[in-house]
Amino acid sequence: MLDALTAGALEDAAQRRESLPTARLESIALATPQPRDAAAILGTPKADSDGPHIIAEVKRASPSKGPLADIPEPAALAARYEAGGASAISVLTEGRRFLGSLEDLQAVRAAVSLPVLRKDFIADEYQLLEARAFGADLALLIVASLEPARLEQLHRFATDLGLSVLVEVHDEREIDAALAVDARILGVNTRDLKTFTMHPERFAELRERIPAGTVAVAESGVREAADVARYRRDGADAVLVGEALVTHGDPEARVAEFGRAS
Ligand SMILES: O=C(O)c1ccccc1NCC(=O)[C@H](O)[C@H](O)COP(=O)(O)O
Repeated sequence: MLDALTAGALEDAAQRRESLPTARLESIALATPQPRDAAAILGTPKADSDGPHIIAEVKRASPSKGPLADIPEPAALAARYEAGGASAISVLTEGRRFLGSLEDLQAVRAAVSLPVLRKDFIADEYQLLEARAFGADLALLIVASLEPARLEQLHRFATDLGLSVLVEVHDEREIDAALAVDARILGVNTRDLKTFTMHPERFAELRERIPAGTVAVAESGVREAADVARYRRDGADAVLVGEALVTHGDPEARVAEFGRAS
């Protein structure tokens, strides 16, 4: 699944490159305002509660669940997340299975003052330039989809562009790979990408391997505030939530509730 998603994302990026060549994209990227320091924001405890930072996701559909929510105006949803106290917004820009786009990212960027994550299957410098050009502060790199040398190159390229990087892992070996590139933000995705089953206990099992000073993010599988509280007690600095927010009638209140869970 991960290989197919990454191959599709690379094909789509290659197609976009035909109308927007790398040199032109690079000049747009470098003319974009300096990204926010997401690691500093997510690594600082919240002043108003003991709950974790919430990274609230704009997610229309997924391979595991199919369609989730229409979201005709991602900017309006992101603004409601911000009003509810989210600390960052994640925008799924993959088009084939998640029905997202770079236009969603751009619209969200214009609507909120929070750090914005480009969540996609990134395996190429061009996609990182796109992230910067369309207003992301933060980009996702998934260790399972990248050889160690490639992870290192892309992590450095992103950092040199001024982007923060959420380095996503699933197991001990991938944590070692993430630490080898000096990841400042490390996300444990508790969704098994082969079977789509959830393993929330994986966060606690892996948390002790994440050093102090590195932001620990628990990703996926939140349904209720109790799930957020569990990740928080297990040591999450931030929790990334998609489905439970986009399928809720009042995403603002839901973010506020999750942000207090401890
Ligand atoms: O969500 C999926 O089905 C999925 C399948 C394959 C690769 C990635 C996938 N999701 C991306 C994510 O990491 C989640 O959108 C994110 O962690 C939020 O998860 P959730 O709160 O469970 O919607």
